[in-house]
Amino acid sequence: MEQSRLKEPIISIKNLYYHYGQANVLENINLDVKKGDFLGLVGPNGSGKSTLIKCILGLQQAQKGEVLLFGEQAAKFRRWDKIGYVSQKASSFNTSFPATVFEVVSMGLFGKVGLFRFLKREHRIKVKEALEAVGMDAYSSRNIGELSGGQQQRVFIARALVSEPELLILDEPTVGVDALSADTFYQMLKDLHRERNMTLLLVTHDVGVMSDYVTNVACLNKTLHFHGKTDEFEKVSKEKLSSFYGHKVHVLDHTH
Ligand SMILES: Nc1ncnc2c1ncn2[C@@H]1O[C@H](COP(=O)(O)OP(=O)(O)OP(=O)(O)O)[C@@H](O)[C@H]1O
Repeated sequence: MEQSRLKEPIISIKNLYYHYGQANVLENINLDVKKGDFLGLVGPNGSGKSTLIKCILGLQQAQKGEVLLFGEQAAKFRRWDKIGYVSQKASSFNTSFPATVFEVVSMGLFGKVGLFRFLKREHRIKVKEALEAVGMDAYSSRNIGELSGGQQQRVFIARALVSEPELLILDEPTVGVDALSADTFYQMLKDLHRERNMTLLLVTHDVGVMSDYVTNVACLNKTLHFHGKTDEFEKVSKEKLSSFYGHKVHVLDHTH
């Protein structure tokens, strides 16, 4: 019994369909994310990535099919401490809010300890460790509004990390971040994945760059056009990729 639970996927999506009114957005999605996977979910604008994430997080109910989180139906799932979620920065947080980096990360512990001024020593240590993990420890007492977009995004990841989730979901975390910073950012995710054996689901437009970092790739455009290991993805021809995207795609090689 325990053995079979260990092998259970962290996310299991079966035969999922979603439509807004008459518009079919997701069709026949079948996808498993296993413990320790670092999955890159890619697709053009409007391909259904955010809708799929909302279905995974139980924020939207698919009309057909099912999503299991840690073996439980997403709609009934309550162990949110097991999941960290970082949405696109702009929509997730008002950065003019007068809070320090330390306080923002402490908010990730709210569910456990109430207001951050009552944090115990052990919780302060957790906040410090989360900030170290994203390379932002030195900015602890700075106001969140004073940081660059990329730095703020790191802080939001620390906020998601502080409760030590087993699964971290990131929805386009590098939007508005320059290419060089995005690269360092992906490297940081790769390190987190390796050092903490964390399961990661990264939604991104960066089809070329992300394949240097992830272990698995899922290409979505209403339905899944590809789902497999990164090395299999790299063998997919550029023509096939371009037809899926509806325009030419430049897949960068490792020398870039
Ligand atoms: N609340 C809504 N009501 C009606 N249609 C919607 C709604 N939200 C999204 N859509 C439509 O569903 C489709 C998929 O949207 P979704 O946001 O899931 O795509 P996406 O892949 O995340 O896009 P992007 O990369 O641009 O963020 C789009 O055609 C969009 O216009």
